Amino acid sequence: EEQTMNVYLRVRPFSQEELSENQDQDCIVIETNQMVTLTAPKGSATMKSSEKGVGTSLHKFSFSQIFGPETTQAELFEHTVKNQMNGFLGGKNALIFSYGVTNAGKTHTIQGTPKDPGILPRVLDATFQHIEGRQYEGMDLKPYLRNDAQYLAPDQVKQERSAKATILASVKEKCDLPRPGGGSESLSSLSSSLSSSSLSSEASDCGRVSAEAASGQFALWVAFFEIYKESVHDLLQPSLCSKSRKRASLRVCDDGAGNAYVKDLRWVNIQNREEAFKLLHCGNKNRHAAATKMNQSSSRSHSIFTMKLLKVEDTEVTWLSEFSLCDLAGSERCSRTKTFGERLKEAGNINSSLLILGKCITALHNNQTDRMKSSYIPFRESKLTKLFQAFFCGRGKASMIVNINQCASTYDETLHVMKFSAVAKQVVQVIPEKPLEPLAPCLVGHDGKPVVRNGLADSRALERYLSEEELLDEEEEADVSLLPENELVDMIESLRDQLAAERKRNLVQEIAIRKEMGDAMLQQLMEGEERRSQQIEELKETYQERLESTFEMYKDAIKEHAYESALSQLEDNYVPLDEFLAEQQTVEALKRQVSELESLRGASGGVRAPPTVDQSCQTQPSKAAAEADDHWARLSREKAAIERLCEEKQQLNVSLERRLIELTETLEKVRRDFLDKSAEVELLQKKV
Ligand SMILES: Nc1ncnc2c1ncn2[C@@H]1O[C@H](COP(=O)(O)OP(=O)(O)OP(=O)(O)O)[C@@H](O)[C@H]1O
Repeated sequence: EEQTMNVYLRVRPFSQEELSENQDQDCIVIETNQMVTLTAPKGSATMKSSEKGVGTSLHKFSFSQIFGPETTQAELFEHTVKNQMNGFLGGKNALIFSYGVTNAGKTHTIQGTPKDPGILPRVLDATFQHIEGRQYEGMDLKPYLRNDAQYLAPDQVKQERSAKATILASVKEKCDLPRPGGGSESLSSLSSSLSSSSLSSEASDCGRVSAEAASGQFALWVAFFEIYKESVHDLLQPSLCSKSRKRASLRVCDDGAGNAYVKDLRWVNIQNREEAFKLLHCGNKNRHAAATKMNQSSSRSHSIFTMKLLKVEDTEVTWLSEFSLCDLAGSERCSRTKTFGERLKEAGNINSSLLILGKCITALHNNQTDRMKSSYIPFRESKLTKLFQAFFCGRGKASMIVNINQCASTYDETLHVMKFSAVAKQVVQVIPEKPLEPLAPCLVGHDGKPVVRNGLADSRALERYLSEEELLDEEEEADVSLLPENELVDMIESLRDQLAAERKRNLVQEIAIRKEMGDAMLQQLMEGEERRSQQIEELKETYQERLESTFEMYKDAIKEHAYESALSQLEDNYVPLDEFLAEQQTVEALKRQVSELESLRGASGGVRAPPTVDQSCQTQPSKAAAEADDHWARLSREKAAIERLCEEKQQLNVSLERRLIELTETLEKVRRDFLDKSAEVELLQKKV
């Protein structure tokens, strides 16, 4: 079965408010049930661009089917989902996702209201209608990984029951079961017609399915989760409503066969409509509670409700089908939401996962139009596309419902949505006629070991597709707990060896690094030491110089002092030079006279006493002798005075010399003190 992806357009009616705001400007005109024309309103960016000659203000788009504002929920269900519903009840996988800007009617389409139920409650209702009376009541067969089923041990069943009871008990409000809306058709009558038509269509498609459908039992399990800022959160956790607890983020893992699944997601077995709607209500409540707690609108996350139907025959699961309904976040761009900070990040995340969805669809389309080309499809770049990948790769049928409003103010965004859907519409889906091997579930025991595949024990196949390499290939996303025990042991051993080798390598590296660091530190220390001793030397030199200059200063001061005191003493005893020379000549003359007289006395025999006054007055020669005696006496007096002067000078000299010695000693003492001090300084510097 090869066909393009079904892309439906639903145009929602104007609200009273929008009409009063003059939003109705005939922007969207439904030409036929497959063709729509968009005309850019005045003031829109598209119109401005077209006025500048860039692009056009008129766009035409075709869809698988277009549903106008008057379309009822029942009509939409009838013409969009019914086919896939048949497939789901017959063992095929199906995905329906709604796409559009905020306030375009996505949630209304998927969930609707209790009075006017959307696709999801209708699918649930139709499913129960179909399996009524054939429900497998034991809860011991549960979906496992993406496409497999698992036997549960009695204590595991007990846990499942109590978990379910807790969730259901958390929904205190009475849930209004969806009732038929404006259409004349009731949900029950619709689903009964659907199930009979599904059976008849299956019968016409494939007799085997019909025969299978008639016998056996069904177990229905559901999960409800959301993707917000690339984090997956379970919406069926009763604790979510409590304000204090932080929401756990779940991992999207690979089951080893290329199928992504949400690890640790809660799957709840439901037995009737009431339980189903209670779960839906609980999930919605959790979604709103989380959104309020984070101060954001729930339309900022992608919510996914998934049902898994297990066909049970003689306690064996013969097939398993999946039906996912995804209410995507609003596709508006940052420029429109004008968000900043956290909001900008949030908007970026929403847009990035939608952008990746767009890229995947474009790449798929490109690869299909040009078979020679094989461009990379970035399914694994976002959690949303990872989970959707299986549907685009032939493991189920995907349909998109594009929701738009007709408001002139959101025209540019609406045009963007339409362009995206135009590409999506061209994507060809190849659904193999026979279910692919992974669609036939592999039944594993509660210990995770495969028990039955297509009725045969097939442990090798499981081991093969869960091989270590494949799991490790998925980087951190692989779920190692899926490996068989012996492989786990081997893996642990090899990891242990790797760890030991790694540790060894790390140790060697650490030693090398430590050595390198030690050398560098030593080098630094040595350089520092060198710098310090250089500084000390310089300091020493400076002190030495200062000391010497102080010493010189003292010496000069002392010299000056000595000179000054000598000068003052000299001044005291100053005799002018002329006087001194005259005096000296006199002394010389007198000395000469003395020696003449002495020679005279020697000649007159013996030593004579100095002449008396009487004797001098006796004769002329004696008068001369008396004069000579006077002269002699005067000379002797002068001589004595000179000798005294000389003696005084001598004493002055001695005292000066003594003073000099004293000063020298003082200087020596000062020098010694200085040396002591500098030694102390040096010691202190060394200590420093
Ligand atoms: N087909 C419809 N008929 C009548 N009312 C509709 C229809 N579609 C949407 N509405 C109304 O329009 C409003 C916005 O719809 P809805 O909440 O479904 O938008 P949305 O695209 O899911 O927005 P968000 O992305 O914010 O969740 C709601 O009040 C809803 O009841």
